[in-house]
Amino acid sequence: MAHIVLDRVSKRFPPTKRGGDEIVAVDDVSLEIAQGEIFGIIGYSGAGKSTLVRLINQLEPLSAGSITVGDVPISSLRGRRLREQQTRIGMIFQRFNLLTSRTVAGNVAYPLEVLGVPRAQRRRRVEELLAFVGLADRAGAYPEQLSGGQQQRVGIARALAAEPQILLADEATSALDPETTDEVLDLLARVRRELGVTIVVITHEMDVITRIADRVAVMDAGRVVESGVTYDVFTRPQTAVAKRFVQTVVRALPGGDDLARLRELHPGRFFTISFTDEGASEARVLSALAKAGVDFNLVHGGVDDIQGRVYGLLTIAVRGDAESVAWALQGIGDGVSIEEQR
Ligand SMILES: Nc1ncnc2c1ncn2[C@@H]1O[C@H](COP(=O)(O)OP(=O)(O)OP(=O)(O)O)[C@@H](O)[C@H]1O
Repeated sequence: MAHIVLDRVSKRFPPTKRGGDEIVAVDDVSLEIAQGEIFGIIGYSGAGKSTLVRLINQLEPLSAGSITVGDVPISSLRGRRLREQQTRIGMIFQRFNLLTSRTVAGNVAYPLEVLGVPRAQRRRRVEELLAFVGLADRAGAYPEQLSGGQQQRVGIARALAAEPQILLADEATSALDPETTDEVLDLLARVRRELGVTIVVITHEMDVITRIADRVAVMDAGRVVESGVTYDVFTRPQTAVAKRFVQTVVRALPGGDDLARLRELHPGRFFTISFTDEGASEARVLSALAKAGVDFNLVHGGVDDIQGRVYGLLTIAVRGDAESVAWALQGIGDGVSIEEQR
């Protein structure tokens, strides 16, 4: 079931200098994000990701189109009704944005104070939230006394305070080291699993997407140029932009200098064999080649994990006459795609 629907959404900003051009930050974007899904948005700096997310919670008004959350046409609400709906959307940020003068508990309580939740109820809820994010023992600490990962967990507790149905995460792990990134991603996965919250993640970290996003949209110059199940987009990217992103996490084909260096080391013809988990396995590919009796070396690539599924991209150097090479490649069987690197 669709939870967030963007229908032909655009956002234009007035020119930043006199006589300049209007800035089209988001350009005619339509997207449907399902209930309880973790949806990733990727794109280069300036592609419009942050603006798109700020449109979902209406921190910015749209220039065109409409956005519906659940059955609420949020983009046509104003005033009190809009603010009410905005409390149903939590947000977390790269720099955590905690109030430094308030304790951990005070930060988490803040949105509840704004909503006028009575003190006793507030206290219970804060306790519950801090237990959920694993910080029950740090209620009285100040943000600066916490690690980055702990601060982001406070950010998540605060974002969840008003029991939102949606959580927007804008580069939420980009300021964290790999270990604390893991912690925060595990927590986000739990937020979805245990609370059923729909999560929209924007990030330039591709491994964040391959680990937690069910689906992903690729933005370029304000437009969504590609979207789909994360595994599909990462194993079969269609656009140049998506291909470049994918190469940062999925073992890229050897290019340029790398390829020349490999050729010096390994005589023979180079072939790249790619496969998904439905098609083949590394073991099957390598044992088929070995069985065919050709002389080959695995020179590049390997197997990657995307959303817990396997994707293989193996480049081999093969020596032998044309016929035996063709025979060996044929012997690998179905479910792989083979491309010669010339
Ligand atoms: N308030 C604003 N006024 C004018 N232009 C803006 C405003 N906010 C964003 N823009 C412009 O809109 C475009 C998209 O910006 P946005 O921040 O959404 O991109 P992004 O993909 O999130 O990039 P980053 O990863 O750097 O945050 C950029 O050209 C940016 O300069």
